[in-house]
Amino acid sequence: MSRKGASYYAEDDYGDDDFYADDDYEEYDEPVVEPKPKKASASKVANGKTAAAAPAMAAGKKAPAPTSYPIAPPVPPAEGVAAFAFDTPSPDDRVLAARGGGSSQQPRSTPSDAPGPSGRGVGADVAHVRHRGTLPDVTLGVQSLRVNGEAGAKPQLHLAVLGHVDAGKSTLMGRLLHDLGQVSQKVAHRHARDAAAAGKASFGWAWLLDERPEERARGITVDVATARFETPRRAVMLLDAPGHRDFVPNMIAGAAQADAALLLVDGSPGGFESGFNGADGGASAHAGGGGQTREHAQLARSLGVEQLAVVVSKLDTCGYSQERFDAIRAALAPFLRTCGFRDSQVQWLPAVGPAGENLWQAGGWRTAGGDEGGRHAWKPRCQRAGIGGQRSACNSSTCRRCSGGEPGGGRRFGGGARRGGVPPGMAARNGRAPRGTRGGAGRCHTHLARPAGDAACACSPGGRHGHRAGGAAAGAHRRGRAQAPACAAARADGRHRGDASALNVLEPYSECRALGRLALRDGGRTLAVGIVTAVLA
Ligand SMILES: Nc1nc2c(ncn2[C@@H]2O[C@H](COP(=O)(O)OP(=O)(O)OP(=O)(O)O)[C@@H](O)[C@H]2O)c(=O)[nH]1
Repeated sequence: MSRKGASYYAEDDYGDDDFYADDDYEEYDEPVVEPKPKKASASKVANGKTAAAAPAMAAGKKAPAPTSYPIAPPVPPAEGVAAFAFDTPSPDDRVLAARGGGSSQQPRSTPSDAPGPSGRGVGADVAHVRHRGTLPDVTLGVQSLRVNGEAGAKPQLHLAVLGHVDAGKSTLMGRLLHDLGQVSQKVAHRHARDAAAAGKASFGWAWLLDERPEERARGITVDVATARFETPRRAVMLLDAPGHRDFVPNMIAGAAQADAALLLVDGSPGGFESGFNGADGGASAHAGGGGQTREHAQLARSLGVEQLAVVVSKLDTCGYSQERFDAIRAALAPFLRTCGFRDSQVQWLPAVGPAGENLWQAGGWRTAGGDEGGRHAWKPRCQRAGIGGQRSACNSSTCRRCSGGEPGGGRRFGGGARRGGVPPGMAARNGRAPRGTRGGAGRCHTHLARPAGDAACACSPGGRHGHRAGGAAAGAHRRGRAQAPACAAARADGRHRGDASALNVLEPYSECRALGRLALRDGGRTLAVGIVTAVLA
C-alpha cells in the first residue's frame, strides 16, 4: 500500500469534517474556562428573609447582598455519646469491597466457573473461555463502554455472537441471560407478552436484546447489542451482532472487540444452506460471499478472533437429528479451516435457544461437541489493545510510529474509513490468517474515520473500481494511473497496490500487526482481506 503519491480518491470523498475518530477527541484540548465567581442573588437573599432584608422588602427595594455569612458553631455531642470520626469504611463501602470492585449488576444466580451440569453447554463453554490482558476502555460503535478499568477487577471477556440473519443469535442470548439470572422472570414475561401482542411471539427472547423499535418491528438486529454477566473469575461482555447483510459494518464493529465468538448456524432444514451459500445457493459466492455464515466467519478471523464455538441452533425443527448436526459440521469445518481457524480452537455445540436446551444443561449426544466440549478449553490469547492499551500493545509490536513517540497508535476498535477509503481490519493471506496474530482495525489519525467496515472500495487509478465483478482476494497487480484495473478471480490470491495516502492507518504487517491488516468491502460485500506487505514512500 502506498501512503504517498498520487491519490486517486476523489477529494470530496473526504470532505466530511464532522466525523472524528475517538482518538482525535482524546488529542483535543478543551479550553479551560475559569469559573466566574457567582454573585449573590438579591432575590435569593431576599427569600432568605434576613433581618437586613426585611425592611428593604417592606420598602419595595432590593436588599443589599451580604458579604459574609456566619457559620454556626458545631453542636457538641450529647453527654455520653462519642462523636463519630468517619474514619472507618461505611456500610456501603463494605458491601462494595465484598463484591470485589463494586459491580452493581450481580447475577442473581452466579454461574460456576466450572462447566455446567452437562459440562458442555454453551454457557459452560463461555465459562471456559480464558482471557488475560489489559482491560481497556472500549469503544463500540457509537457508544463508549468503560469496562474494568479498576485494579483488581475481573478479567473481561468480549464474546461476539455472529451468524446469518435469523440464525437465532438474539434468542439464544436472551434465553442465556435469563437462565443466568440477569433477566428476571417478570421482565422476560413482559417481553414475551409484548412480542405476542405485536404478532411476533417467537421473538420474545430476542426482544431482551433487540430493544430498538425498528429492530422489533422488522424482527432483526440492527446494531450490536451488549449485555454483561459475570462468572466468579471473569466478566463477560456479550456482543450480539446483527446478521443481516446490510449491517455487516455493525457486525465488524462488534467482532473487532471480541476475544472469542459464537457462530450461530441455523440447523433447520434449508437454514444452514441459505446462511452458508447465500440466497442464490452460492452461485455468486466470492471472497466472503455466500451467506453471512461465511462472511462473518471470515471477517471474525480477519479481525483476529481465534477462538470460536459454532452453535448449531434450531435442531428442534428436525427432531434433534444428529445426522443433521454432523452434516453441517462436515460442510462448515473445511471452510473454517480456510479462514484460518485451527481445529483445536473450534468447538461445536448444538443448542435450542427458545427452550434453553444445551445452555447450561444438556443430555444425550447433545452434550455439545461430544468429547471435545470439555477438552478444548479456550486458551489465553495475546493481549488485547484498546483505546486505553494502545501504546503498550503497539510498542510491543514494534510499531515504529509509536516507538517514535507519537501518541496513540495501535489498535483502534471500530475504526475505519469512509466510502472510498480503505477500512482497516485484519485479513488472511492465501485464505489463512497469519498465525498467532491478534488483529483488528487500525487507527485513523485523521478526521476520516468511519465505523469499521463502512463501505469502501478498492479504487483503481483514475477512480475506477478495481474489484467489482466477482470480488476477489487482493486482486490484480501493479497498475499505472491510466491502466484499467485488473480483476482477480474469486478466491484468488494476489497482490494489490493501492493508495492510502489519505489514511494514516496502515503499517507493514511485519512491523506492526495491528496496523498491518485490512479488509476491503464494497457494495455490501466483503471483497478481500489481506495484509500490508509494504508501505511505499
Ligand atoms: N424452532 C426454533 N426457533 C428458533 C430457535 N432459535 C431462534 N429461533 C427463532 O428464529 C427467529 C429469529 O431469531 P433471532 O434470535 O431474532 O435471530 P437472530 O440471529 O438474532 O436474527 P438477527 O439478529 O436479525 O440476525 C425467531 O422467530 C426465533 O424464535 C431455535 O433454536 N429453534
